[in-house]
Amino acid sequence: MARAFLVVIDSVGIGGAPDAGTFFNGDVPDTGANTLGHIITACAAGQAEDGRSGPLQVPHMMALGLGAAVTLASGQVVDAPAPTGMWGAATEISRGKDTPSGHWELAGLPVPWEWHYFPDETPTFPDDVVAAVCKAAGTTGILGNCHASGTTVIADLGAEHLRTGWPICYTSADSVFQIAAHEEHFGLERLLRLCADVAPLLHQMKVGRVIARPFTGEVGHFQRTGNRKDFAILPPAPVLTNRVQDAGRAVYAVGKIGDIFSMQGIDEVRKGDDRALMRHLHDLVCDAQDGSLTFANFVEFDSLYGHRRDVSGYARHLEWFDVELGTLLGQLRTGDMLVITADHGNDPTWTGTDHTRERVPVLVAGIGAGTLGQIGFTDVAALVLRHLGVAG
Ligand SMILES: O=P(O)(O)O[C@H]1O[C@H](CO)[C@@H](O)[C@H]1O
Ligand SMILES: [Mn+2]
Ligand SMILES: [Mn+2]
Repeated sequence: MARAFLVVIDSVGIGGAPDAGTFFNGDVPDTGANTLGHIITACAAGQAEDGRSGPLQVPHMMALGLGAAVTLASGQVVDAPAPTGMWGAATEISRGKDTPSGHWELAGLPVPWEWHYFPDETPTFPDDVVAAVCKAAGTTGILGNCHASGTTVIADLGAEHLRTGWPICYTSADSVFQIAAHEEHFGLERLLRLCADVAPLLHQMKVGRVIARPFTGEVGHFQRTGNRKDFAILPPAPVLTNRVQDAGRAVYAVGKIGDIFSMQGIDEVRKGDDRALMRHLHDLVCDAQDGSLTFANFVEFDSLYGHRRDVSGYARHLEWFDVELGTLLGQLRTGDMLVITADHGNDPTWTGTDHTRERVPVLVAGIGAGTLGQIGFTDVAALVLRHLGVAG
């Protein structure tokens, strides 16, 4: 029985989004941003030599049609062999260039609302949100109340947090409300309960996620722990995972897919860093049930290299992924389909530190060679459902 593996390489855009001019990094529109195209150019020019060298080597993705997809999406000519997979370039219609928007739309559900973003001013949160946090936390105030990087904000405010017991609340360019607190002094369970308590109010405002950001350690040496927990708004309609599960099939989530879909339609979650996730994916290619869907997200392209505008690091991660992909492709069974796609761009050569609005590649192994052409994100869900023989 057919199985499907849907793999999102987070932020690996290929340029050319028709509405890129309406998305910004600071004051600069995203017009012309091209995550993969610009990495290819930088590598060929010898400008991505940290821990790697020379032209970008991703032969397995190129064989599936990645070069052709870049050209189709953005016009950038890429030297690549004739594709042996199905390939295309997908355009997003949701009005956010964020992870939930991209994944929901890939799963068949364009986001039907505008997310709420907090203004980049201090204080950034409205009084009713602050009051709700204080009430739920049992404190007389909050710290932060600003846009911040999570590691910086705990270094700056962690000592005051220990002294006052007040939670540190901050946001970013994403539609998020994040609460950092010390695992021992404030209490991990208390932080998780606080996030769960205030999440309904934030979700009502169309803030996509409330995120618990626990940390530990002494003043000057604070460290975030692995106990981060996302309280995400529920998808407002059934998505790919629901449809597959409702058809009696197993649905495996690898990485942050469980958080992104608030566990809707998901049977089993496997987590870890990208290397651990790749081991999970290898295991699932070997063991996933007949008729199942495995939905994976590899986040480190985005979190470690895109936001940090680290071109060499991004290229290294692409090259690592491509080597692993070669092994995965060799392990696929007859009847398996493996799709590689992305959720938005995060061009490491671009200004700022935020995502970039781009088209994304859709590369498919296991169903022959040819072009899908210019498609929409929701066509990815349709492709998977069709392969599994599940009604959309
Ligand atoms: O700086 P930290 O806390 O890692 O926050 C990052 O993590 C958030 C959620 O992934 C993003 O919105 C970004 O702000
Ligand atoms: Mn993402
Ligand atoms: Mn990101």
